[in-house]
Amino acid sequence: MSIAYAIERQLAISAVRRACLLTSSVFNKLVKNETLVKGDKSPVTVADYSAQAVISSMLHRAYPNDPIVGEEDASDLRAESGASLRNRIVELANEALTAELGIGDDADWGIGPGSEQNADEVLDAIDRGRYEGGRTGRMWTIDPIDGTKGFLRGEQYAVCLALIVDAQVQLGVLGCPNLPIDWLKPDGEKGCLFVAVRGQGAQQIKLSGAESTRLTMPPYTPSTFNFLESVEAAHSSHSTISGISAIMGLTEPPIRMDSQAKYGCLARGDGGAYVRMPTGAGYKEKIWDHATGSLLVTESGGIITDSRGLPLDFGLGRTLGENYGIIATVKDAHGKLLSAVQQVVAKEEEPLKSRA
Ligand SMILES: Nc1ncnc2c1ncn2[C@@H]1O[C@H](COP(=O)(O)OS(=O)(=O)O)[C@@H](OP(=O)(O)O)[C@H]1O
Ligand SMILES: [Mg+2]
Ligand SMILES: [Mg+2]
Ligand SMILES: [Mg+2]
Repeated sequence: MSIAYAIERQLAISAVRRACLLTSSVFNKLVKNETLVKGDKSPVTVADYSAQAVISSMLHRAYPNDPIVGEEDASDLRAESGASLRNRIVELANEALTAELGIGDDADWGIGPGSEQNADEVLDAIDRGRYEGGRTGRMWTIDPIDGTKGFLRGEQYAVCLALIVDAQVQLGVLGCPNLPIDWLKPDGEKGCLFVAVRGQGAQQIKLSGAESTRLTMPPYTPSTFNFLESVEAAHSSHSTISGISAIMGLTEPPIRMDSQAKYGCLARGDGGAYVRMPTGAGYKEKIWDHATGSLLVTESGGIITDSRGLPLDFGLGRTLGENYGIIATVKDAHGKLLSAVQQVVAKEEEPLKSRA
């Protein structure tokens, strides 16, 4: 009997690994004019674009009919003003696609020496990420660099890829080049891949090779329980998390970290919970920011819901729609955490209600 999604899993690991090598090497060479500011004021670098091109090209060669929901699109690069960025992105994507890695599971996906693409092919690969998403069928979602601000600071970021089938995440791979393999050895080897397949568990694999460990969240222990939270206070409310911590009687300070690396750290027990609470009305979470992480949570013994206790809905398009906030933790802590979150939210809403 064949194992479900075995080929997709191998392909996803291979694509994320190549994209990670690209992003790590770009970081060391990144120059100021290689970053753009998008319409929503967020940064995007040559590494984001070229990593999306690499992953999208590899997916397309293996599964030409699978649609892709990717964070980036190539419109700014097609303009005449984008020429120098475009050339750099084509060069970087080709370097990553043609590199010989020599790692066991990097099978032949039609890439390697001689598989260069021209500029149009690279831009088209980026633009294949424009799919609108939806409730039925297979689709991949790519966040080529999650935590671009963390990447630019030389801190945590993640290359994220997930396969969604009929609105359920079936496979997820997260590459975290700057994350220590062992949280307790911050100066030790860095570079982790986190991999989950629905019903098959979650693993951490070294970015440098094949060595893998199975991930299981530790049980809820109030004396050591801590939160993983965003670095950017504009992305997730820090004060809400300190309120939740007080209600639960916790004493450990939160760990602040950019990107879905938080989900990897949750799955392996470096932190007890990942809570993300909106800071302003109107922002809708994107599916590529949570698809891989949500499967890592459930496959390592956790539960993930929004702040009302509802499951995350990956079938509504490019965003999570009306899902409000993210609450992810080990099974035996989820009920307590959700109740604390709801108490804090009710308290935060009191002054607004009395003013109305
Ligand atoms: N206003 C607002 N609210 C919530 N989330 C937002 C907001 N603006 C952006 N984003 C998304 O945050 C993604 C980075 O999330 P992080 O958890 O890494 O945040 S943080 O940078 O650690 O603070 C970031 O992902 P990347 O763009 O891939 O870096 C965005 O998709
Ligand atoms: Mg971005
Ligand atoms: Mg992101
Ligand atoms: Mg991104």
